[in-house]
Amino acid sequence: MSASIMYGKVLADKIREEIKTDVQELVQHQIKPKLSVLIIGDNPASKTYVRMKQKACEKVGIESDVIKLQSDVSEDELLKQIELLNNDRSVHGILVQLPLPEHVNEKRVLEYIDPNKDVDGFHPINVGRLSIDQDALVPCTPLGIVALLDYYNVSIEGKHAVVIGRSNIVGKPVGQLLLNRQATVTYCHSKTQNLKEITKTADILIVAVGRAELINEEYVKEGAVVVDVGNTFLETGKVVGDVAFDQVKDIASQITPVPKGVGPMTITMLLNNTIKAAKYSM
Ligand SMILES: Nc1nc2c(c(=O)[nH]1)N[C@@H](CN(C=O)c1ccc(C(=O)N[C@@H](CCC(=O)O)C(=O)O)cc1)CN2
Repeated sequence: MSASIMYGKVLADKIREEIKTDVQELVQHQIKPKLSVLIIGDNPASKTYVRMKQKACEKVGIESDVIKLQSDVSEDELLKQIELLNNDRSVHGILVQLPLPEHVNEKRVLEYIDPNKDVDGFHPINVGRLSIDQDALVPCTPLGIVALLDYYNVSIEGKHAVVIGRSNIVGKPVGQLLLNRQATVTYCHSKTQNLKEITKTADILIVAVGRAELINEEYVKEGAVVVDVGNTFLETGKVVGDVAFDQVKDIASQITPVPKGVGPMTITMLLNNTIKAAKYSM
């Protein structure tokens, strides 16, 4: 039997409608939610994602501005820009599009953002709050994944969730969110031995490694729920995930596609986090 497909777009559209109402309510309280995005250099994928973020903001009525810096910008100049945004009361959300050029210390930059404006949820204070299940700004893709699982009635409590990938953007925080929801969580990564043996025990398999179609049906238990976070652009222009969709769909019970699976949820959760940050300013 073929898996049912968990489209992110459907839920994203629904949440974006709700966000429009949130924006109107904030405006009634004289707060016009605003997101500032810093982009450094010319990475084509980053430029695409930033454009998508701007467009999404516009559609729901969130104001946005994009600050473009040259790829050889100094770290100090970047920090100066962040400081201006930290001190600007009209700005509620700040994000620095990743990846950064190699000469810039990512940790130092992300730590410089005011934690209450950190709509990516990458600041150590937000990471710490998430780890002790306190209110926090939480990274967008993990939030989107859990919202998608809830929307498609995937029960999380007591389930074995295997996360392949340990990035600060997706792998680690999604595992933490699932743990907070009472799943038993196993992290796998490039040094994991017997990967297949572990993934084959997953009730929920989250794949976030950035390697095109790495995971095929041999890695998946019959009836598992599979979430594909990959987004690799092939030379043909096609975007593919980390999961070989056509092979895995016949063994999984539910699966996200790429595109239109997790991707649209990432930007939707960014809008949500911007609203949340704007409410912090009330
Ligand atoms: N500061 C951040 N940098 C990066 C993040 C992030 O959350 N914050 N995540 C990724 C890139 N990203 C957002 O920035 C992102 C990736 C993919 C998608 C998406 O919607 N993908 C589509 C396919 C792409 C397309 O059709 O053009 C999909 O899966 O349907 C949105 C956002 C790294 N950097």
